[in-house]
Amino acid sequence: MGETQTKTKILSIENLIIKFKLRGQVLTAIRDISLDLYKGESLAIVGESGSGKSVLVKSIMGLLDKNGYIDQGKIIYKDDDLSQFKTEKDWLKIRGKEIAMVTQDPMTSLNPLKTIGKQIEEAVLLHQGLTGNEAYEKVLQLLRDVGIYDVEKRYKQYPHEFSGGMRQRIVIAIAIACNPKILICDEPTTALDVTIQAQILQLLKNLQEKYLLTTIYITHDLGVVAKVADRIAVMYAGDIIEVGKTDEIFFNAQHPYTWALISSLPQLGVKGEVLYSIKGTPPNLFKEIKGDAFAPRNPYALKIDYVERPPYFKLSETHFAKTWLLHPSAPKVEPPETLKKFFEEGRQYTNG
Ligand SMILES: Nc1ncnc2c1ncn2[C@@H]1O[C@H](COP(=O)(O)OP(=O)(O)OP(=O)(O)O)[C@@H](O)[C@H]1O
Repeated sequence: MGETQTKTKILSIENLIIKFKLRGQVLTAIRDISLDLYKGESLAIVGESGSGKSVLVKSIMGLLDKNGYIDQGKIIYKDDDLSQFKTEKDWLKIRGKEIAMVTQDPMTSLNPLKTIGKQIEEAVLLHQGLTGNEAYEKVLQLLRDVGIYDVEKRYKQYPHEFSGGMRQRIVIAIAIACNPKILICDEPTTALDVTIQAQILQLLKNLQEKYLLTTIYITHDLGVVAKVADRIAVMYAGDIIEVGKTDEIFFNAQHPYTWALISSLPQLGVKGEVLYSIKGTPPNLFKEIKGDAFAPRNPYALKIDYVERPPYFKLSETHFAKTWLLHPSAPKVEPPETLKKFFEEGRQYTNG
């Protein structure tokens, strides 16, 4: 669990609201999110299915579905506000070159009819203006960088000749081919078995250093990000309800929803038993949400939770949580006992 290396902002999301039109109705998928990304860091965005992780990162790359739109807010990258981009031509300046993405299923991003060498080369040619032999050499270098051996032979092979883990390495090679500044990894290891998962995460970590990348991981699995993230943003119903350094989230979480996420980690449960689970379902995003979106599922909900949306309460320079439980006049609420023990042990470990 590393430290955030530098504090230079590379991307700033300001009060972003994203909506979708669907059969005459409007769904609000991102509900006023602000988030800064710092150069060189690795940020994980965690939350259950439907919380808005994919929509958020798609908006950064201009890949929102046709029925989706930015209703309000800004996405500042360098001198541009990406939320104002209207055409594909605008996005081609950014997509791939500045911000690249690795998705969960490499088979959908690879063309089954082309050799992997050609596919990586296309990315190199598109963005780097290298000539024939230089481009070929660059592809071989990229293959080596992502841990593929026997590169001249592998260059000529087709996607189906590779295992799932190897295909994911190729997709990563394509993503870094244009030297992007930001790499978004959308559930990069979900489709892989545990050993391969660990290898791919380690590879991404190594590449981050070698290529000076800033990375965003999106995942529903808090366990995966513990090993790779400097910071974690927890999403619930289109909002970031808690954000902090990895240690702050793991060992000093303040939002009951984050408690539930941590409780479901396999290393915490007693043989599959969930320590603290939350009943109910997330809110209907077609309806206007009053107060705290988590209130109906929160066993510690206060009256105000049903009336007013909580602001961020500051816990440290890097740790913020949106829950009224942190208001000075709220009753003191402790996390469930086993979780408290886990926090205490974790804090000792991180301090020592
Ligand atoms: N094209 C669309 N039209 C209507 N609603 C959409 C569209 N795309 C996403 N949504 C809605 O936006 C919300 C956020 O979806 P999103 O895919 O970002 O969730 P997620 O956290 O990435 O979930 P998952 O882990 O399942 O991918 C969901 O309620 C989803 O149904």
